[in-house]
Amino acid sequence: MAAALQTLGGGIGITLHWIAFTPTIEQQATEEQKKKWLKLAQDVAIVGAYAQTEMGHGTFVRGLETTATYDPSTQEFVINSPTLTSTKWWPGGLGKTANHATVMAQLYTRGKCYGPHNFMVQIRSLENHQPCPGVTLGDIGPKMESNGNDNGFARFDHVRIPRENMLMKFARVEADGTYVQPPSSKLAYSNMVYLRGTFVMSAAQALASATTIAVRYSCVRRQSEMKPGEPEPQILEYQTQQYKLFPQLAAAYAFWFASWFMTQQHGSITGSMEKGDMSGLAELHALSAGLKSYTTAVTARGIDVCRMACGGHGYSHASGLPALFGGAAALCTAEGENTVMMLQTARYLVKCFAQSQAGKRLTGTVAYLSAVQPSPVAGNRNMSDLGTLVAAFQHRAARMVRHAAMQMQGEMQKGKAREDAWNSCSVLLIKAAEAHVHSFVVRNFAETVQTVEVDESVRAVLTSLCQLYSLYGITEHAGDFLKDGYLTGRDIDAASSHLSAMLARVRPDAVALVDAFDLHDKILRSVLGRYDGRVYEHLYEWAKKSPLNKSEVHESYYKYLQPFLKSNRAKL
Ligand SMILES: CC/C=C\C/C=C\C/C=C\C/C=C\C=C\C(=O)SCCNC(=O)CCNC(=O)[C@H](O)C(C)(C)COP(=O)(O)OP(=O)(O)OC[C@H]1O[C@@H](n2cnc3c(N)ncnc32)[C@H](O)[C@@H]1OP(=O)(O)O
Ligand SMILES: Cc1cc2nc3c(=O)[nH]c(=O)nc-3n(C[C@H](O)[C@H](O)[C@H](O)COP(=O)(O)OP(=O)(O)OC[C@H]3O[C@@H](n4cnc5c(N)ncnc54)[C@H](O)[C@@H]3O)c2cc1C
Repeated sequence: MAAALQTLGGGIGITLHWIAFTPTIEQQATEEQKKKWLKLAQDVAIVGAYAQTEMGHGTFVRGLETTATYDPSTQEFVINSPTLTSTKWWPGGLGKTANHATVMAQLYTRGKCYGPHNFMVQIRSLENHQPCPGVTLGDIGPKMESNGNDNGFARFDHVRIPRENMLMKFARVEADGTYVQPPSSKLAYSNMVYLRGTFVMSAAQALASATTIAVRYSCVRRQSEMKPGEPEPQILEYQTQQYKLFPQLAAAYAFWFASWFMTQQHGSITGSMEKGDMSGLAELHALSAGLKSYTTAVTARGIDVCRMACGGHGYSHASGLPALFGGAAALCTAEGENTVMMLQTARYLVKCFAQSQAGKRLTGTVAYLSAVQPSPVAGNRNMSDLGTLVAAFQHRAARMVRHAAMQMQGEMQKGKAREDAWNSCSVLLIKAAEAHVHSFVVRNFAETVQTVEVDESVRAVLTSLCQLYSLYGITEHAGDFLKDGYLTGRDIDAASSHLSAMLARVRPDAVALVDAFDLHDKILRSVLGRYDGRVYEHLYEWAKKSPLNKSEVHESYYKYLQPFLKSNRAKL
């Protein structure tokens, strides 16, 4: 059923029912409330949207304007959209599909505001799908991509819901209007942490799709002359084509492994939180925010590199690459705009750095911040050794975190307020956080290829891919590694040479590495990436199905071109 709805396309958006609405019930409803709604959601007996973002606020959740005011006389919450900008705007499925929504609203009881909380609101009749009384719904109009999804708007005109419709696993409002605090005010945000974690896998899968399409096509496409008189070579034989595609292929594997770690961490930390141990929440938030931001940004850029590497046919929707790019671009904005998310990671790093300065031993993904030597140890390094490469990335990140934090401390010592010092150092902070996440991805990639249960021939290929990913990162960000002399110019030259060698080493396995993603043609939806490689025949068939080809002479000729040509000829 869900698959059928999924393929319905135009106007039916059930993705958010699965990835946001249902998980919100799982994570924020009491056991009693789960009995009422969870099975209905899992069986798609109701269809839901996750309605948090408003026309005026998406990033700043504490600034949301929708209100949920408790009325003890009727034991109901009154949901209201007080302003135009409080209109819920963007939620997937909200426009035409969903008949329920979890609505994030400012909770008021006994005249006091307790901040954003989630409420279950029925928005359409289960009989005729008409909007419920007091609810105004609609689609927000065409977007860059994903136009099969009805991202919608919703307004609430004093809509009354039972007290029990507040999702009360963490915070509660008693019948008399007493507010009961949650263990942490940020638990209301827990589903966003979960969803950001899933975006890491979405990014990996998107980059895997794009590299599958581009690598396969680069084996079919022959172009130009590498040597006079010789047959046109596969374009994948050009080193520049390998330099475009193989770092993206390596990143797809790196992000795939990072998403494994993210999933494991989310499960372990939320398991501890179920037992009341909140100690891991800050690290989980910082890691999910940073990984979401980093992987989606690299993926969007990487998909466009793959698109360009396919020449003109890459620009055609037949390639599947423009749609992939549009989807990946959405991942950079949705579920926490990338800059804002990376700043959240930076906030955590600055805090950890201060703790390390005060003598605390750091653990988890920031442990390296206390272990890395501040003074660079220059020297001839073995730039093909994974341990050396991981250490270089950790040194770079530690140096940049220290630099940004010290810069901020300096600004405050000059008398700047903390918030002003933060803002004036935020570009440094973003770069430091990106370096931190990059070092995590490299370390996790290296640890995975060294421990994953595969036969040694596969481990050798994965190790080459990890070296390629790391060497590409060092050469692309050489200045960061040279700045304090930790790496020398000779090290960077060695890294470039090893990178060229890795491109040649990965070439024979490139098709096998993309086939290993096991992405069916029905998922790839790409003429260029077809498993059977019959690109040209299917490109022609695809073009013939273009709506413009329904008639030999298009109606626009008679309407516009013919009179225009006639009048021009008459003037000759
Ligand atoms: C190829 C792809 C194919 C297809 C894809 C195509 C289309 C689909 C694409 C996307 C659609 C799918 C889903 C989209 C869903 C959505 O977008 S849902 C809405 C998402 N919205 C957000 O994410 C909002 C982002 N904003 C926030 O999270 C917060 O406002 C904030 C920016 C974090 C700021 O919060 P706040 O002001 O309250 O906090 P701070 O003052 O900054 O920090 C205070 C302390 O709180 C800690 N904190 C913050 N958030 C969390 C959290 N979630 N968990 C735990 N702790 C948190 C923060 O670290 C501070 O701690 P301290 O330093 O110790 O004080
Ligand atoms: C395809 C798609 C699907 C979506 N689905 C849903 C959904 O199902 N449910 C839902 O509730 N929402 C959904 N959203 C909305 C999405 O969550 C928001 O658009 C997103 O959180 C960004 O918020 P914003 O639009 O307010 O951006 P803004 O924050 O207005 O971003 C504009 C600029 O301001 C900058 N900025 C903002 N705050 C800061 C800061 N503190 N420091 C530095 N710079 C800052 C940003 O970096 C950015 O450059 C969806 C959006 C898209 C594109």
